[in-house]
Amino acid sequence: MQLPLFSGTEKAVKSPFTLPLPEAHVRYYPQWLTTEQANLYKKRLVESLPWRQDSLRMFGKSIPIPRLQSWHGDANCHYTYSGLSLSPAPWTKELAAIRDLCSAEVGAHFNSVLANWYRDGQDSMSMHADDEPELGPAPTIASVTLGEARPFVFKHKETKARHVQVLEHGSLLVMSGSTQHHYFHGIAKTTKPIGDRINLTYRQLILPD
Ligand SMILES: O=C(O)CCC(=O)C(=O)O
Ligand SMILES: [Fe+2]
Repeated sequence: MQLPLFSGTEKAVKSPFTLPLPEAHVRYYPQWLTTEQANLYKKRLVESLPWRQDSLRMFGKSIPIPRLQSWHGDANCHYTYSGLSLSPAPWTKELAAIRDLCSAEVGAHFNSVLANWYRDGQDSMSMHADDEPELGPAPTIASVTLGEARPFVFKHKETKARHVQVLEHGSLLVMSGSTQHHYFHGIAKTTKPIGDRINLTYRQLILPD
């Protein structure tokens, strides 16, 4: 007879694991938050962040990005990517609480966070690397998912090898070391009728004194 793995009162916690990505360091923590915690944080973030749909200038045109965003951090954390210049909104209670949980888990400091709200399957993030100079050569990025599970695609910049990890409600994904140097990542669109998802990527900007 097999022994039960968990008694009725214990929480069935799935173990974290490292993704099989050569030349990268990526760790996935399923059920990092409990379902109840993740539900509550998602609801509060939807209601409280100053969500906006920014536009990028491409080929002389202004193209709205396919998701809502909100950039938060310490007062000096100005961030520029794809020609978009973001001034930080202050830390909210929920963003700071999750930041502190990430710091304790990862043993790294985070002075900023990009919140993305994918309203449905038509919202997406194109393949990119978080390799802006202000992140430094080997950034540690902690990515928390709240809501609908979406496939997160990695693509090696040279070999073009792909790997997919579905990011589930309440999960944490930590990318570090040379991950951004060697890989692109993104969230594809889907025609499936799916729910909304919030993703928080905590970062440490290296700022001039
Ligand atoms: O939504 C995600 O999981 C990815 C977000 C991301 O790559 C980013 O904010 O740079
Ligand atoms: Fe990214």
